[in-house]
Amino acid sequence: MDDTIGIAVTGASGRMGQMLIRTIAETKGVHLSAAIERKGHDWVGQDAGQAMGGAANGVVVTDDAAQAIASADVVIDFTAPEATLAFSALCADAGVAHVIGTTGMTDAQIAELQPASQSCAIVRAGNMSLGVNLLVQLTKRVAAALDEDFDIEVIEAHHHHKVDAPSGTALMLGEAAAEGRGVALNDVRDSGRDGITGARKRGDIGFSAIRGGDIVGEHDVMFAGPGERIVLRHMATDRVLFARGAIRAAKWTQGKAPGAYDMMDVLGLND
Ligand SMILES: NC(=O)c1ccc[n+]([C@@H]2O[C@H](COP(=O)([O-])OP(=O)(O)OC[C@H]3O[C@@H](n4cnc5c(N)ncnc54)[C@H](O)[C@@H]3O)[C@@H](O)[C@H]2O)c1
Ligand SMILES: O=C(O)C1=N[C@H](C(=O)O)CCC1
Repeated sequence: MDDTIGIAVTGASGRMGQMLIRTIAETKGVHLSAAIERKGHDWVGQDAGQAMGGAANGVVVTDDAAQAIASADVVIDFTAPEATLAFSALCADAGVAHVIGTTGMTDAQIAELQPASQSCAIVRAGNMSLGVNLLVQLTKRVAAALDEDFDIEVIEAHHHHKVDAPSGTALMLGEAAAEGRGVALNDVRDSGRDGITGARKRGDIGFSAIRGGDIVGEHDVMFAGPGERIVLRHMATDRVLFARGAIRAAKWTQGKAPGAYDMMDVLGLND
């Protein structure tokens, strides 16, 4: 009987799912209680360790998410928006904490998570790394210190498989910049420029997305002013940092009251 924290990983075969399974095995105080994949996936029924090309780890990949979640202490979920909403309902029913790394959720989908946060602790963040969460705070401070003579641009780069843009991290940085300026991001957001766009509007926050190769995740926040530019940068070189952050969040949820939390809460970075 393992009395460490039991973590169920959704999207077990995904880039983050596999990284989480490996990192959980190396982390004290936690164990993999379930590896979940969608119905029809060829990993279902196989040992998760062997499906990943390594040694057996004794956890058979399941498509019975309800049962796997009900017997876990916490769920770590890096999948896709519709899947995350379905897992959220199951976590709420079971009263099991839900750590969400999935990005690309619309405002309406994020609002749909709210009822579940009455029944379980939810930690959701577009980026689980300490470095990015520090960068979010720096961005807010710099934006608050500069006026609209400085144009703010968020530039991000990711691998060619990524399906959403701007990245969840870019949106966190854009939100922080808008908050620093005292405006709503939705009022000043400028993404996807193409063609005769007209001159840049003063006060807008621009987003540009590069997709290519195996780039893990890179983010610049540029403050371009008259005669000078400030650039704040984060470069992720290994997905393990997202997995470590998510496992730290999973541990943090134990004993927490139901509610909606983020990595600032987990890392104790709220000002
Ligand atoms: N917050 C962070 O720190 C962070 C870091 C890395 C990735 N991400 C996000 O995590 C998500 C996954 O990234 P990835 O690179 O691992 O993607 P991936 O495509 O490699 O894996 C996605 C997994 O989700 C599963 N899945 C997809 N749709 C599903 C559905 N409808 N039902 C059940 N399972 C479903 C797939 O089978 C797969 O196993 C993305 O949204 C990505 O942006 C967040
Ligand atoms: O690989 C991805 O996909 C990543 N997604 C997150 C985002 O959208 O910001 C974090 C970085 C990696």
